[in-house]
Amino acid sequence: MERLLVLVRHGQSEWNKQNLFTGWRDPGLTELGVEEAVRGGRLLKERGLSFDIAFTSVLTRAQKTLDLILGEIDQEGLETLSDQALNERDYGDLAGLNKDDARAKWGEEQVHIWRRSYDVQPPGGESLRDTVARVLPYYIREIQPRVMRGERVIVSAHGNSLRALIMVLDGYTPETIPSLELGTGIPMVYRLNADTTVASREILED
Ligand SMILES: O=C(O)[C@@H](CO)OP(=O)(O)O
Repeated sequence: MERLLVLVRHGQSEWNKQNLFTGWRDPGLTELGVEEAVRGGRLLKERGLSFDIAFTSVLTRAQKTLDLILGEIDQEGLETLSDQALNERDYGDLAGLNKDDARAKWGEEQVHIWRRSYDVQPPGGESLRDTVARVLPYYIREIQPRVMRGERVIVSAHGNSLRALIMVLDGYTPETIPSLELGTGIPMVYRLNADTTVASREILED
């Protein structure tokens, strides 16, 4: 039985382009972000991949990316479940600040710790550990059972909510997860074993 799970980070957003901490704020895609999503869809189409259900967050950039992908693979209107469990990590008081301004104010190292450490919370926001604590139960409850039943699943979400999920799927540790960076609009194709572990992972790039 095919146990297919495709993960994709949204295309470039207006705030990615402007180098702003985004978190739960809701900017749209840039022109490049639209192109990235379309390219991601084309790569899926070239592999002949199609889906039975889609999951996304409640944020526009992930939903729009999904719509563009579904358009490319001729699956507009596919059943889609949107849940804030898949939202980006909440950046708290940093949301809306420029990342270079933050480095000037708090120092390179502190900002890196806020952005990439496992368990340090940015002021008023979530650590990656907090993000894992909401993404993982949702995955186990809503997504994984469908994959196990043979439904082909695509998830369009965010840099850090997907890092949280991939940490668990691929066995990253608090020490190794800081080095994981996800490209925008690049589909990651997972196939799972019957015991829910990862059988294979392929990153689709031009
Ligand atoms: O601003 C954000 O919400 C995220 C994703 O773009 O940024 P970072 O890569 O710094 O975690």
